[in-house]
Amino acid sequence: MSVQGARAAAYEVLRAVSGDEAYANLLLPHAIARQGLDAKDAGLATELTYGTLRRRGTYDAIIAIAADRTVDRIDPAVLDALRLGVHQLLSTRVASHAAVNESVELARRNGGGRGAAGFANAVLRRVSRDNPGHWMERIAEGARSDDERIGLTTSHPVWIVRALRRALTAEGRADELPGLLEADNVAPRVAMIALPGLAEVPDDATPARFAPTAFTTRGGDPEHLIRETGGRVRVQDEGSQLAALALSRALPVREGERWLDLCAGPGGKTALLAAEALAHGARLDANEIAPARAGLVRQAVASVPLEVEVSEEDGRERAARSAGEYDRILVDAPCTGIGALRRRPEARWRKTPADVPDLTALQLELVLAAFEALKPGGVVAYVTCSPHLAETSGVLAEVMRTLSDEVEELDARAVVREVAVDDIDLPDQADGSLRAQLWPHRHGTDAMSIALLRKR
Ligand SMILES: C[S@@+](CC[C@H](N)C(=O)[O-])C[C@H]1O[C@@H](n2cnc3c(N)ncnc32)[C@H](O)[C@@H]1O
Repeated sequence: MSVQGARAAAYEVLRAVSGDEAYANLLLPHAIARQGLDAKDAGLATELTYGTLRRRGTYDAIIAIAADRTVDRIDPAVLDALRLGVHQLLSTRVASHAAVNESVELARRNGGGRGAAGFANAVLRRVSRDNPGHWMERIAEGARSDDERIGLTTSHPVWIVRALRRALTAEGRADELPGLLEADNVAPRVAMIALPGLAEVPDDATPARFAPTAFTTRGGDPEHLIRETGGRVRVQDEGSQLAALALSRALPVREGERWLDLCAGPGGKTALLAAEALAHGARLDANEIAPARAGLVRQAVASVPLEVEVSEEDGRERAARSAGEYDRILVDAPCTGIGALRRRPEARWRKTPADVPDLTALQLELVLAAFEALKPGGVVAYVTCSPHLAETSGVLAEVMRTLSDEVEELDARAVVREVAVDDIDLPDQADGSLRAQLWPHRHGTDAMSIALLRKR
């Protein structure tokens, strides 16, 4: 076992994430390959990387106390070495001396020689003197408000704590906030999909709780299963599966229906919609503004024997040139992504509240454009992997106001209950909307919001 190799891979990814805005999930496999890690060490490298990124807010507060300075006054390369060290000291069973020595070495090599090494050594030794519970008390004591305390101890930016609380409160479930914040910090089990009509849930798999297409494997290598089935078995969050099925199963499908996936990249939901379209004699088009992601959509649908044309346009323009043509359109809109923090470890540090107005403006325009592309009686599914009320109920309220009596909101909660194989707890929304809101802590899915809008 090469703990050193795993640490080196994790450190490389941490540096790229904080220095170059890289995505950990895209970079980590390359870092693991470069270090030549076996499966066990690759698992350790993943835990070190994801764990450090998720808990970064908490670790930074601890480092600031131990270093007696704010983290923005620490060299970024040294800071990443410290974060990795603190993660090992407080959240893993790695021996303290090894965690300290290795991180000191990383700081020395990458952050400016002996001075950096001495500093890192002093900070990590201070951290190692206290246990995790005590450190939590110390950072909690330093918080200036209740929300800051919650944010620091659960490693969430305060604006996300507040947005999540508001979204839970809208369902009368504010008391679930601690469970949600905890669930955000736990690596989810890898959820898989067997594309309906094209693949079966393997006999030795554990069926998921709600989506009839979803399952988890009992260990083993999902890549092997994906390859063996030619991509008809894929990795996909169960909430995403429910969102796509809510559209394809909202109403009975008539032969020859035309469907469009307007913001399709990387194509997980497109593949499921393609399988559903194939099974019911519908046709499917897809669109994705980013060419590289459009390429991923083409790969995703390659396993489904259905011709899917993938365009690379701004969704607003793509929809505008197809007025009145489609029966069902998925608008899985770009969003803050604060409902998928379990799976995207760096996401919580990337977006800020300042991003919300631009996103909601784009979401509204995409939904309205999609609505124009519907035939009368057609349905738009407006989906976000964010429960932020501005992105969910706020956009919906604006859509309903703008479209007025042209639009009817279908009961998305009833549709999801119908699709689900087991009882699913979907409380009413305070604003009276019929959207379904999924949650990591309650459903084991990303926090997807699903609304269904029908053109009268
Ligand atoms: C939430 S993701 C979609 C995920 C996808 N449905 C899936 O299940 O794999 C949103 C996508 O919208 C794309 N996007 C952003 N702005 C867009 C626009 N103006 N028109 C179309 N697509 C856009 C992004 O590049 C991103 O791939």
